[in-house]
Amino acid sequence: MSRSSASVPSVPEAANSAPSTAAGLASGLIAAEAERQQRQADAQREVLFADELLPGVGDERLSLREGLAAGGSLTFTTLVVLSALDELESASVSVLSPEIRDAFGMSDGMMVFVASASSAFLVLGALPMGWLADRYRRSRIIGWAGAVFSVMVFASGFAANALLFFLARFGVGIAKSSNTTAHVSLLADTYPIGVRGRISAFTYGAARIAGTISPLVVGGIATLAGGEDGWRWPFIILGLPALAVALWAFRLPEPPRGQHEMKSVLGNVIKDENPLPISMESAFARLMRIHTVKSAILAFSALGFGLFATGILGSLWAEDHYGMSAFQRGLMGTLGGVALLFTLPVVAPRYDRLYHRDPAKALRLLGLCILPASVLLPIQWFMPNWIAFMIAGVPAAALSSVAFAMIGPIMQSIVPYRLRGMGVALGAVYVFFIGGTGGAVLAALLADAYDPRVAVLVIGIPSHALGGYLLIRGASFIRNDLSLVVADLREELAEHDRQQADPANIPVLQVNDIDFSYGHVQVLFDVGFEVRRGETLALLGTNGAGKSTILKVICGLGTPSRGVVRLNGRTMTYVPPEQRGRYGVHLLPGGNGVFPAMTVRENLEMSAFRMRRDGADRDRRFAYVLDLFPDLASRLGQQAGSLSGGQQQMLALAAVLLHDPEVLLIDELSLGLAPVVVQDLLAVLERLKNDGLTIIVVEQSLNIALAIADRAVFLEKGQVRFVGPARELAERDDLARAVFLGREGG
Ligand SMILES: Nc1ncnc2c1ncn2[C@@H]1O[C@H](COP(=O)(O)OP(=O)(O)OP(=O)(O)O)[C@@H](O)[C@H]1O
Repeated sequence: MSRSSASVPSVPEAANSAPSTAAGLASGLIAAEAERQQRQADAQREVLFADELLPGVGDERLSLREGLAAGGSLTFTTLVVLSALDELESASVSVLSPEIRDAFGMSDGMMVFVASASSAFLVLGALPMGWLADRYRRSRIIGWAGAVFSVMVFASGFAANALLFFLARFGVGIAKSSNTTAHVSLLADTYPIGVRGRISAFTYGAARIAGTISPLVVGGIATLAGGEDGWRWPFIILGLPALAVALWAFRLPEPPRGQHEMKSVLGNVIKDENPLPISMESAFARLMRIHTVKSAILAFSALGFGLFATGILGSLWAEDHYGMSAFQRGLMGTLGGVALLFTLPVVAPRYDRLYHRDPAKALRLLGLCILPASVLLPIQWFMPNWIAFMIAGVPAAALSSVAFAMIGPIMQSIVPYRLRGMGVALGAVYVFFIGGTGGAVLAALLADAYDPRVAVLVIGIPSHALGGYLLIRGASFIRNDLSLVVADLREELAEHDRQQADPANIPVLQVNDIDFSYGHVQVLFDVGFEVRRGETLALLGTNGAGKSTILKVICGLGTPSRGVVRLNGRTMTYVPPEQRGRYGVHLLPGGNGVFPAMTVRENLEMSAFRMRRDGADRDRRFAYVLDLFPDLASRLGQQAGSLSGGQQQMLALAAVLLHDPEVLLIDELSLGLAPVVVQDLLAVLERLKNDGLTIIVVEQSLNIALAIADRAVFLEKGQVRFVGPARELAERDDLARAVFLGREGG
């Protein structure tokens, strides 16, 4: 008697049992999801290492002098001077905005937009600049960016109309993005973690000294030059020193990436001499999965809303409402800078001390610096006269600037060292683009519809309150995130040692400690296995265990939130999928692997598009796959959609094999195919195996897996339950029976 006929219930029975079966199924699903959520929560709470093992925590305390000596003062000095010139340039626009507005006949709103937009243009440069900084010598990037900056500053001074001025601002913004990306990355790798807070504060502070004097200098030069074109001279004078320092920057030394994290955690430095390229998308996906990074980025995006427009609006309000002169407005900026210079030397050493003991407290300190502004802003903007207005603005401005100065060191410690530049770029995207541009547009609208005060209060109060809250909340994740940094570094060292000890025996593919989530739902937990050259590995498991997902992670279609993927011993976790294809990793996706409206030949030609320049190689590959699948050779003119399921699967496989893969990933080889077709496919795989191809195949059938695989990995609920010889899996009744026998028997 067949199983189906035995199990068909009578109609009344079915009517009674259906609800209970459905209820049982539903409660089973709910229980399984609750269990998954519990595992996800455990994984997120997990603090793997004691505080003193976290990077920079509990290390030997260093004075700033010792820290600077460790990295050499050349880098510090050069970057400080470049940042100072940047400040001077910013002050020129901010202080002289009324004159520039009048020279080009712009409205207040338009002036705010043009001036703030140059900050938003940072975002355009930050992405490629961050990408470059993670890949190439940072000194060269800084040198070239400095040269472009100087040219664009000249251009701002010579702008004949508002459009040309706007375009020059565009260039300045893009060039300045090297400050936020390459500078930060270079500083983090040059100076030890224990002084990062103070280095950052001093870089920021020294630049702000220039910024503090800048409004006076700029206002002074413009007043001295006099006339309608007086505002142009600060720009023209600034261009030359900027060019000189940019040329000097080309000579800065390039430290090994991540060296201080490695020294702190591992005690020595491992150099990745020839790193593989990083995909921006993967980098961003990974970074946004780091809870502390995400909280900090959102916090500073909120702050960005109020930040950029506030300076300009303050200047416009000061002139229109209080009748302040250019000099008095310059003095206002100068006072804020002076206050910051008194605040930074207090907060920065405290930050370093706190980080040294407890990084969560260091981050909380920054949140507490931001919150007071939400109360202080309304007090300042309702002051009765310009002196009170000027003085009341000082504390909030100084404290918020402190938070901006000190967030870099925290981020640099949490972000994977290969992604430092991208980490800052991501921050820049959110802060300047979402916060800055959004804030600028909103401020322009509010300022034109009401007045600058309404604009500042409506935007500034919530943005500071939210920013402070998010940072304080983010502090609860930092231990876990730093633990993950340690785990990654240790894994890297273990792998490095293993490769050194046995260089001839490096696996073709390695998947280590992989966590992966779709949105907020984590589906892979700590997955790891290896595949040796020429080996066939079967990936088996229950439905929804994550087999297809791990293939996606291997070929780059999904970015893990933790863990590493290596090809021939080289890290390729963040390499773009198309690049992985070039390195030899190819995926045959499950089902629908062909273009049904095209002929067999067109399908193959589509797949071989990349080989179009080398006709001989293409012909050789075509001959190879047609020899493997003679059935296809006789159907080259037939529409792929009219082929049988098995033939379509062969065509899809042929299309992948055209690329001469080094590692072939097959998702669902036999699904829905007749046994005789499966036999043919297995024969092809056997031949590919004999030709030395490395294969990972996701397979539902244990028998098929046993027929082709040397080893097997068994996944259940996103976790590896078994890795070993395939025949041993067949002997594991607990795994094999439950999943496969029932299915195959049916
Ligand atoms: N694009 C997606 N968005 C959200 N969740 C997804 C997505 N793809 C898969 N999942 C979920 O991720 C989990 C793992 O899915 P995956 O397809 O990797 O499992 P599998 O082992 O290949 O399953 P099967 O054998 O049934 O194909 C499942 O719970 C699935 O519902």
